[in-house]
Amino acid sequence: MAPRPLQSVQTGPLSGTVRVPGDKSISHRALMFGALAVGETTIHGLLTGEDVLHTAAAMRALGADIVRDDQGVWRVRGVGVGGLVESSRVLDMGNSGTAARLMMGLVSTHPITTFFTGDASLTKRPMARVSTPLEQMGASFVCRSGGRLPLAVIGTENPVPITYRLPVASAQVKSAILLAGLNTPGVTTVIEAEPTRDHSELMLAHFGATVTTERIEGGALAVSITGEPEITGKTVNVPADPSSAAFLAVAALIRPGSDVTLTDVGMNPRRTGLYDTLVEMGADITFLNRRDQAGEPVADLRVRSSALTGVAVPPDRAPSMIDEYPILAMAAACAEGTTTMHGVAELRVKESDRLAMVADGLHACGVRVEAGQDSLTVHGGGGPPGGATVATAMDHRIAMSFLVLGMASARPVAVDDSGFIDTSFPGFVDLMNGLGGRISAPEAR
Ligand SMILES: O=C(O)C1=C[C@@H](OP(=O)(O)O)[C@@H](O)[C@H](O)C1
Ligand SMILES: C=C(OP(=O)(O)O)C(=O)O
Repeated sequence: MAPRPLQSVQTGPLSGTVRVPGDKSISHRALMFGALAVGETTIHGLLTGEDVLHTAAAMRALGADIVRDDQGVWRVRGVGVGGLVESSRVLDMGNSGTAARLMMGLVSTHPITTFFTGDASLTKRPMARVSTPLEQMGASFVCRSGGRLPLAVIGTENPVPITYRLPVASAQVKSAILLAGLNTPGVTTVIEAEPTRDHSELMLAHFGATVTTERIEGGALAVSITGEPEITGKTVNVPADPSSAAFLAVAALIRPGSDVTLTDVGMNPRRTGLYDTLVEMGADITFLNRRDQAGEPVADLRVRSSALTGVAVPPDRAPSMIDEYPILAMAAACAEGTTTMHGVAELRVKESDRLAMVADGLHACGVRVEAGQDSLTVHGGGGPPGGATVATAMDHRIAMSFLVLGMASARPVAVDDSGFIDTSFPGFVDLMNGLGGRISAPEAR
């Protein structure tokens, strides 16, 4: 597809009340678990971003019946745990690491062979972190060099449960193993030194599986699933995605006079590290109407423009805000003083090398920045000069982050391609412009 450049120019105050689209992590899982349940699952507020649509297509190819009704409600008729059928097609997971890795887990303990591929970004990302534990459970893999896509998963008929200690903090790897454990007799356990997002655990329990989390020696968590349960179709209400809300929240903070309310935002504590960090920086965010929605906490966030000050973000916060470092870096560029982020090496293996892309883009916009192997330092003060076209490398979060920076920069900030925003946040530009943003095609000005 042809690249879609966009540019963002400095705006006045932002104001209004909006609901950003549904949570991406929860949407993937609702489709996958619905596809494995007996009976009908009804999903309200599913994210219709391209990443999630790839999961829907793949689950259909493996036997589930998935439709979207006229009201936008998704209905899934599942095959039952163990009931996936072999696909005659290669499953294309597009740009989505979550879709690829969780599905690799699912099919690995079914006696079927499944071929996976993805786009030019996904085929660069490491998959051995998933295939290594799944091999221990009995599956085999034929991968491209470096354990990358395209790859084939030869599922096992006789899976064995494992206890596996995660070498990297990753909810995708944890979930892939738990999903493999779903069709494995006995108890499969994942040990994580740092707590990562627990949407799989919460939703599997909601569907009727037995999932336990126990604190063990050294403070690590042991997450266990008892295999071969019968899970039954349920209703899932998907909260608004805190990772998408982050772009609007930071935009409101950095534009003087802004007052924006974001409704229904998921507030699972394993996802809210960015909001904790912004509050430490001096952000005026009020968490209103805190409530529970189908096992997930949600709140409405009122965000008012604030003078921000740089902070040191501790490394143990990284799993709870792993996708939010690019937008935090933009907030840091608009803050007074220096913000340091440590323990962020995982950013190098996302849709792009996010440490490099953020550092290069900020540098091009006249902001002082240093990227280390595992760290990022942004020097704020004086407001970002802007005036650059930033490369986005097929990465939705890099594109959205720099469009937000442009809203507060002295000169416009352009991005070379905004097309990948649709993977996670369809409607981003219209929502932002509806609040008072000025994002448009460069030639339109
Ligand atoms: O489990 C998930 O839904 C996700 C986990 C994270 O990836 P890692 O597990 O690779 O950290 C995150 O970056 C991704 O956007 C979604
Ligand atoms: C890293 C991300 O997603 P995924 O790993 O699913 O591609 C993201 O959305 O920022």
